[in-house]
Amino acid sequence: MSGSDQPGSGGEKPATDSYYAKGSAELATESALTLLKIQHRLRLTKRSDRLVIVLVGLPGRGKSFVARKLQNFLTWRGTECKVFNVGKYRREVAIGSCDSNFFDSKNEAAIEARQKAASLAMEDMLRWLDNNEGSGTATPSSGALRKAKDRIGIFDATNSTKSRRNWILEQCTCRVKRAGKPIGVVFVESICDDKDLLRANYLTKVNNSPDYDGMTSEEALADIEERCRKYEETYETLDEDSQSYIKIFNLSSKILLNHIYGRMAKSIVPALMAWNIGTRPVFICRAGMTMNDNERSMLNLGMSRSENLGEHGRTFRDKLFNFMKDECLGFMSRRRKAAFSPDMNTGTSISGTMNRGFGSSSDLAAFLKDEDSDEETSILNSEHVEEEYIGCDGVTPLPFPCYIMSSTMPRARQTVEWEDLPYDVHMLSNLNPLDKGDFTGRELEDIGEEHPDWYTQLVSDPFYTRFPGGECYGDLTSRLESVVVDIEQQVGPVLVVSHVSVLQVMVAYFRDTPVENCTSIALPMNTVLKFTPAKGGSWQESQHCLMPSTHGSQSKLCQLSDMHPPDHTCDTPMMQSPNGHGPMVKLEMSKKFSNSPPSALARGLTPPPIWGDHRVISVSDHHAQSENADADRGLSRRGATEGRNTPAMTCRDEVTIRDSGIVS
Ligand SMILES: Nc1ncnc2c1ncn2[C@@H]1O[C@H](COP(=O)(O)OP(=O)(O)OP(=O)(O)O)[C@@H](O)[C@H]1O
Ligand SMILES: O=P(O)(O)OC[C@H]1O[C@](O)(CO)[C@@H](O)[C@@H]1O
Repeated sequence: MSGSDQPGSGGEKPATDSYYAKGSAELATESALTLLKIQHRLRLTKRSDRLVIVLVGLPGRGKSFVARKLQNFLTWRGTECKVFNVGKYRREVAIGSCDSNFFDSKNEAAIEARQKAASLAMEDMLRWLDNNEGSGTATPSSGALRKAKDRIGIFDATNSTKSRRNWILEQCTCRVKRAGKPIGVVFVESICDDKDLLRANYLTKVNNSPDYDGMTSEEALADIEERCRKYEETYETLDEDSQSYIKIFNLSSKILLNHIYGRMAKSIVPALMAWNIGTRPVFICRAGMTMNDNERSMLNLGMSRSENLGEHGRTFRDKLFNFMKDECLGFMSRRRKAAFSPDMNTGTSISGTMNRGFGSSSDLAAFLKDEDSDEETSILNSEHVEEEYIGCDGVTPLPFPCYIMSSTMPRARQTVEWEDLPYDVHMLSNLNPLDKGDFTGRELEDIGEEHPDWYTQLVSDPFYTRFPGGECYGDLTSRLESVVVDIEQQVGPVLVVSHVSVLQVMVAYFRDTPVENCTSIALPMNTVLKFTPAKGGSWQESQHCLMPSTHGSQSKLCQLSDMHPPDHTCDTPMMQSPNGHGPMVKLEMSKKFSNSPPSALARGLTPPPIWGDHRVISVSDHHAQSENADADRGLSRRGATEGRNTPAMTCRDEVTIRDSGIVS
């Protein structure tokens, strides 16, 4: 190309016909103006591994809900995150009652107490942010993959005036006091003006907050409404152009971002947009068993990733269909009844909420698949309502509504291939099994013999040890982030079919347990885990065993963090959980491994590994016993309350693992 042919060289004018397809081909230039803009953005994205998220909003606007969801999400993603709730400090410093008078802007003594509470919370938060103790550090043994973690403090109070927010900025970013300890500050304001929603929120608060202990519901409601009026007198919304803020209006119907460029700040936006306060079940299960699972286990063969479902797997697929149908139709029916019957506390129903920011009655009727919403009584009275959900071909009726996600592995996809029903299955490689790189298809015990050093590292740090040329568990959180956000966003039932390693990481999210410990989470085959949202933002869990395992030992339900299951349910060696709870379960080693020359195992690296999709290792009686014992201790069995007090699970049995109530 000659000089004069170069775009922008002043020669012949470049062809303009492709301008709208490709844009200008002229090389980008920087003027003083663009430099200024870039520099400004640079200032806003200053590298800092410390961030403070400051909640802003009147009482009952979901600030603590958002704080908890953020903490769960950010901790799961590998950040250290802690909520500092000023209300908790206020209850400690306030002398006497904290009724609505305490929040009067003319009450000097109370103002002082409120500021003291905020200062104490701020001091604790800064101390925690500055302290590196407990934060992960680079260790040679973990192949330097484990790096120091980012820390995020969440400052949960109304923070309802500009002067309060300027004080927070001063405390966190003062050049003198905070020299060498940079912190980014992002404000997140929740705005809600829907009267019915607010009344429901206040009721939740009244029933759960210690502020209203000893008051009747009527007294408490009147008090919280009066508290809000007092706050409203001085409330100032976020509008300072120089600050970084996110404003959420009426449950994310609108989101406004200002100066959200920082690496951590911008990463919370999709999650903030996804969270909703509705309910819907999320089901997760492992792909059904493949053709050769039994034969392979006998012949000691590895597994190919592209195997199809075997007979046992197809039976599971059919049982899964029936289970999902019952669950999803039951859920839709309960939802419809709840929507049409007036709420006992707020007096609202679909008819009451129409045309007030929630869309029209026809929108809601369509959402609930009931075009004749006038016939509320017939719907309320009928046990079974014939539904019509249309498949992705646009014509075929589906028996139940469900948002289905599967990995791209044939066995996962086939687990939800139900008699040619055109369910729109979202196949995502994000849900594919942990990539074991050079070790794909090989048994851990063989690898342990051939690569004892790598194996030793895996045993000591199963979460961060990367398979050569492949992934480690830590990598899975990155590729699962968008999946988790997608699930959070759904307003109807969700089913995820994937594989043990991926589901272990996902379950850690729903359980809000340390993701680094997820490698010891048990995921029995042929079992569906169901997660349902609790009002406070956490998830309630139950497990549903749809059929027995073929491997002699029945899949038992067990407490994830503590147990190593008898079935092939984990992807890495089992180890004592770092927080110390739960016994290290001993497994009998396979013959081949126990005859091997001194290796990782002989050097004390017990117990021997179980590898998710690979050969089954037999389990000692000791293990089976301790598993039962712990299952009895750790689980609240619905069966037991119904008089079935047997520790062994039957198929299609149900166990509630955790009932997380409202935290406020
Ligand atoms: N974005 C939102 N907008 C409105 N309400 C929400 C939102 N998110 C959650 N909620 C609901 O708000 C209710 C009250 O939540 P929460 O206790 O978190 O409020 P709060 O703002 O922290 O109140 P307070 O300031 O009195 O402590 C909950 O029942 C929750 O379901
Ligand atoms: O000090 P501020 O900003 O008013 O916020 C603290 C208050 O926020 C609340 O969470 C809102 O009611 C109170 O429990 C707490 O005392």
